[in-house]
Amino acid sequence: MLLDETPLFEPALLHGLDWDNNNTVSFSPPISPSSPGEGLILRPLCTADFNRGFFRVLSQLTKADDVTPEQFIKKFDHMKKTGDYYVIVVEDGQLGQIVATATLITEHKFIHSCAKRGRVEEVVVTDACRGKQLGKLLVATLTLLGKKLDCYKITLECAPKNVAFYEKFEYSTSGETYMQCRFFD
Ligand SMILES: CC(=O)SCCNC(=O)CCNC(=O)[C@H](O)C(C)(C)COP(=O)(O)OP(=O)(O)OC[C@H]1O[C@@H](n2cnc3c(N)ncnc32)[C@H](O)[C@@H]1OP(=O)(O)O
Repeated sequence: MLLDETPLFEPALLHGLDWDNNNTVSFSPPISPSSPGEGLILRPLCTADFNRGFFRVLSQLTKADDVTPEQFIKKFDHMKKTGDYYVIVVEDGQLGQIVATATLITEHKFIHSCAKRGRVEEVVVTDACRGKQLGKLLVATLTLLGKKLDCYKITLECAPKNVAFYEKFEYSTSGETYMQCRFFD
């Protein structure tokens, strides 16, 4: 079993975002994907994050506590191979711990001239670090990334209490109803 630092996707994609000219959300104090705050690093997920508390952070959103390293590596390899998964993490470099994560998935379509649609999923900031703009940084970063990857739109599903948070990034409710058929928790 090999947990290593190989990134899920090319890190230059994050640092090549034209943050200064395209980011529409304000940050005070100013932070960015390249400078997310003192001691913090924003980067693509790697398998070594398994031992840096990646699942402890995900568990603050939903059930995510029973994955073995082998299962994690297998899923990671699948995601990397498809090239459609952009899982980003914020690491506290001093603690060597993941403190926040979010995912952008690109979905391929025949409609809209064979366009791609983006989905933002699993946005979580560990409870001790909430209120420090990290959630905002993650969503702003993935929204810009989706635009750079030529997604014609980005969608997400969230609890009613989080609607105001996503409205900051110009996400809006469209009048469509979210439906699901759930097979297990
Ligand atoms: C698509 C999905 O993944 S939906 C799932 C969302 N995740 C969760 O519910 C998991 C638990 N919650 C969290 O992890 C966090 O509270 C998050 C991700 C919702 C917000 O992250 P934080 O780092 O605490 O937010 P951050 O400090 O960046 O807040 C930014 C701004 O949003 C506001 N804000 C934060 N949370 C919320 C909220 N739930 N509703 C409305 N506004 C909010 C803040 O007041 C702040 O406003 P300002 O910029 O005007 O000062």
